Amino acid sequence: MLRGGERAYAAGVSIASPIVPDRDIRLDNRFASELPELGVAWKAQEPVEARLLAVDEDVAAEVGLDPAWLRTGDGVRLLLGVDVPAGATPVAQAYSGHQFGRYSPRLGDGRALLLGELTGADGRLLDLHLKGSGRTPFARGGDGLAAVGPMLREYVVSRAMAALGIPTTRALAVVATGRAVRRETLLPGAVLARVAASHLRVGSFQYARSIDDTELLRRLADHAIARHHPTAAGEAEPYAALLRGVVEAQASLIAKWMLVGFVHGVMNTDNMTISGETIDYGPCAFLDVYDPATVYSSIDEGGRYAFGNQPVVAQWNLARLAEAMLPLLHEDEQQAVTVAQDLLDGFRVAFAAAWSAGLRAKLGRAGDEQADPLGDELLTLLQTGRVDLTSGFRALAHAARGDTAPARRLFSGADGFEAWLTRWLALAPDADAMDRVNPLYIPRNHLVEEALAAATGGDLGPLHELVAAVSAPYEPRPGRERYAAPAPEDFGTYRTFCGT
Ligand SMILES: Nc1ncnc2c1ncn2[C@@H]1O[C@H](COP(=O)(O)OP(=O)(O)OP(=O)(O)O)[C@@H](O)[C@H]1O
Ligand SMILES: [Mg+2]
Repeated sequence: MLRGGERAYAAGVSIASPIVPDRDIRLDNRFASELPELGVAWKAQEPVEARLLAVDEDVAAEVGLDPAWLRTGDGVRLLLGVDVPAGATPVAQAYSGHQFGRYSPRLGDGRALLLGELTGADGRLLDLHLKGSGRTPFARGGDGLAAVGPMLREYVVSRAMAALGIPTTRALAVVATGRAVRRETLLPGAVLARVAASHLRVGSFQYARSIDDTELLRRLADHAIARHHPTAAGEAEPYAALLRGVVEAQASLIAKWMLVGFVHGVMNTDNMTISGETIDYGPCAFLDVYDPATVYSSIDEGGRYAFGNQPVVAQWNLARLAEAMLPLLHEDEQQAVTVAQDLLDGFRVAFAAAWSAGLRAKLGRAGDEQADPLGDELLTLLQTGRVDLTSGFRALAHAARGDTAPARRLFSGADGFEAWLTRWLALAPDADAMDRVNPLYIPRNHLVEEALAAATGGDLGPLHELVAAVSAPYEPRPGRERYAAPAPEDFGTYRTFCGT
């Protein structure tokens, strides 16, 4: 049962509206009770004047929350974390992290809270977590807040990722707080409510290791096994099996990112999950022109997190996880290192398999090894011809149906495309299958910026239009042509900022 009065903060809900009676919402505290060393009990900050900006009704349904109730005053107070069900124990989670290669022993939720765990439709526990809910003991110099624009960026991009079939933490809702947030200028503040398989990060293991408590490390690993890799529990070496599970989940995830041109932008070890879900949509963006050297984040000066580096960085991060887990892998450190090295080598193999399978499917030749050289050559053509990745694959499906004009136009700057096209068409690619895996609508950078700028100014129309387009990414819809088009020339070089 939720505490709190019948305050009606939600947009469109007046005080006089009938409020759906309190629900029996159950928030478990599995993390807080099993791993008390990794959480500090904390409370979310009261809003100045709350206004619900967006709710993902699919996510709400997945965790058994009634979207209509979430829009009521009591629902919004749950989404802000200011009223939680009796028995819930919100905590700020502790974690460490390598940020741009430099180790910070104590990061943690500086502006976030784990409210507790909900139960998903399939019986799995899912975290309900907030971002922007005020300073915590981990805030260091930060203000504990988040601005409307970046929280809505997470909302729209994570939603697009889910629609693309890419494992991701999910945005349940964004609530404006009525509080001004100082970044370069004053911006409206917001809280993001997020649902995820968990918020265990590589950095969580680094933290447990850094305080040199092997018993805690083991409890953390057991918690991770129970929630994410339950089959590991039955294996002879459960912790090695856990590490293998994480390596495989991340290899599959990064391949999926690469296949749609997603650039995460801040792949620090605190932004990599144990579940294999994408987390932290800070400076992320999507490629338009295909170029592995692409970097969008303004603070990534060395290009560490460039598009093409993502698999290497993922493996580097997993090596940090393996280091943290060494005491669990073998009592003899040298032997533990050998076990870890073996498992880490599995990344390359798993990534290559996931990537080739995905690229074959994108080429309309699922399962066909013969398509592999054509896939490699196509990447070169995309790059030399400066072709928009997303439009490129959709144009190829047209070509597979007999209309080669759009592909010829797009690849006009790529020497060798004609010969490539002839060879590929000779394999009789399946155009319909291509259209089921190659999205037409992605959250293109210029559209995201346009929607966030409008929302920051109070107009949510463009955001909802964009969400509608990217939520059904494969099916062409009349009237949505601009959502399928690359950025206009005058949009210029795109830069994203970490000042979230
Ligand atoms: N405004 C802020 N106030 C306090 N701490 C902050 C603030 N912004 C970021 N931090 C902290 O800095 C670290 C790195 O932030 P980062 O942007 O990677 O994560 P985040 O966006 O806050 O959250 P998440 O990774 O959960 O999506 C985290 O420990 C985060 O809590
Ligand atoms: Mg983060």
